[in-house]
Amino acid sequence: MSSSAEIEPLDASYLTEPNLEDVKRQLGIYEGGRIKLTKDEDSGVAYLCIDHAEKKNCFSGKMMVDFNDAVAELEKWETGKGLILYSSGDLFCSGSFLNVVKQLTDDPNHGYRASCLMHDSVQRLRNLPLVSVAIVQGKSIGGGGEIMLSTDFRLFTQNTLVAYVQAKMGITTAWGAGMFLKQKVGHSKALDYILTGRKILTEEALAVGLADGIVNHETRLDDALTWLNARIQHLPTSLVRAQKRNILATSFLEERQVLGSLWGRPSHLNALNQNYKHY
Ligand SMILES: CC[C@@H](C(=O)O)C(=O)SCCNC(=O)CCNC(=O)[C@H](O)C(C)(C)COP(=O)(O)OP(=O)(O)OC[C@H]1O[C@@H](n2cnc3c(N)ncnc32)[C@H](O)[C@@H]1OP(=O)(O)O
Repeated sequence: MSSSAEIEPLDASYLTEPNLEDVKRQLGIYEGGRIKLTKDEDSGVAYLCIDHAEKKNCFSGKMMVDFNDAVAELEKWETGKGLILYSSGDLFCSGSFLNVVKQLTDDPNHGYRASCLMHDSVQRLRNLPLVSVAIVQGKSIGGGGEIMLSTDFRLFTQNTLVAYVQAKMGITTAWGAGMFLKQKVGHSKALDYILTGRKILTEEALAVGLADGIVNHETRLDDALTWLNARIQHLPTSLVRAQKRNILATSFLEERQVLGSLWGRPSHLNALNQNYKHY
């Protein structure tokens, strides 16, 4: 029996940690929609598009696989400094493709395996040495509200509505919001959002830090690029990537290792020679 201070461990013995390549083979057969990745070498900004507008950008199994592959490709992109995650149509993402979910309810391991793959994707996206921003237009429902938390920043349109409906669906979050939402808005507000599934509109999202800015729906990609470039365009790629690595650091050791990678390098020496009077 655990002490009262510890959380009672869940009996999850029937759930087994899968091989992700096996999961990809299993989920890849469930077609529908597309994940599109383009990388602009001139600007150093990549564009990752959730494209299943006809079904409100819900994630089919194949899209989960392609999303993971796109993140893996971005991990290898050594000349990149920014990432814009966006979606086609009038709505960001409506979570899982329920037509697929309904085919996978006979074994809890199916949900567990899909969650393993999406956890791998959102954690690795968060850890990319790129400054990432999600454009959240229209509605972001269930898993959509989770994917948008994997980027560093979020830009909403005026009419954005986020709702964590997982509890209403008889489950919990499964694509990272249990941790990411708590980190973003705090324990109490995250629990309130998840228990109630209530609408979070743009004004509230800005107030609680779930949104970092506003874009116009029609010009959302240009607006997002302008917003992102205001933060990365003035710095060399190596310095942008170092700042992201540093903010991800979980120890002072990591911070001084990143510092050491820049100390005495051209950007450092050039700045010292400017004898700046900053403000
Ligand atoms: C991480 C947990 C994860 C899980 O594992 O399940 C979850 O995401 S839980 C949440 C799952 N998602 C939902 O429950 C969303 C259900 N859909 C809606 O609430 C609404 O469709 C909407 C997203 C609010 C949009 O409403 P609206 O703009 O009115 O569009 P329609 O309802 O007419 O939808 C158009 C079209 O798209 C289909 N659709 C929408 N979402 C999904 C989805 N998640 N899965 C499958 N299909 C979806 C909808 O059925 C319509 O199809 P047609 O009737 O064939 O045109």
